[in-house]
Amino acid sequence: MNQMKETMSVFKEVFEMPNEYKQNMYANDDLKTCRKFTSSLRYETEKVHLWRDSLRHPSHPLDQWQHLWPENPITYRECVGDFSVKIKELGWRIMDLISEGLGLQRLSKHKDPYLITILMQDDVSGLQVLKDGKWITVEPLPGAFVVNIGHLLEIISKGKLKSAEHRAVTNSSHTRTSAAFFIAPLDDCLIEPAEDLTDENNQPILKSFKYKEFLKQFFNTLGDSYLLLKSFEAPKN
Ligand SMILES: O=C(O)CCC(=O)C(=O)O
Ligand SMILES: [Fe+2]
Repeated sequence: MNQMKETMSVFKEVFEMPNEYKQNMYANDDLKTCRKFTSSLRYETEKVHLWRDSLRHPSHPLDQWQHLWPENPITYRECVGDFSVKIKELGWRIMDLISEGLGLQRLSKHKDPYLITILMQDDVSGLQVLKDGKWITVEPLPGAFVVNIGHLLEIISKGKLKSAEHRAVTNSSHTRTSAAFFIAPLDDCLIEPAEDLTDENNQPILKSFKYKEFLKQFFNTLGDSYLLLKSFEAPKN
């Protein structure tokens, strides 16, 4: 609240500076990044003039622009700089909420379409697995990999090995980096449920398919496991 008031008064002050100073510092020149103008950016050609003065400048990254901002009032650069960092964070928080509201995540629910995945995460959490209808965060452990059973291994093992549905979510304050290493068959490799295993896990009966067909369907069905398996069901006799 205080910071809002403080910044607002700095903005007011900048327009109260003597005219000569304003004219010199921020001539309304297309090449200047920091511009002070009356009405719109096209005063000469506009049909109607707007009753306003504006000051416009880029803000981020600060070290690229801040030195081009107004020198006066003396507190302008620091005050507006601090404030613009907060506003940027607020902007991203709002974006996160909008994205959540629209049902968008950073990486939506899926099973990896491979054999296994070896995942390396930094220390920012974001990976979640679906267990009994609930999303559970897989907290990063220093020096540890997450090993995910892929969809192919679930198919081959007739469901003895379960491929966890997972997703990765964002947060508003820390950048997260992960590196996923996928262990996958060759494109033309033939995949089928292992004959030696029993059908005890209620898996759909699948025909053999080439790995590359599976991968293509995975992307066509946008990771929807049900639709994906549907296209590889064995014809019913
Ligand atoms: O970023 C992560 O932790 C998950 C990445 C992932 O699931 C994937 O690339 O398949
Ligand atoms: Fe994944």
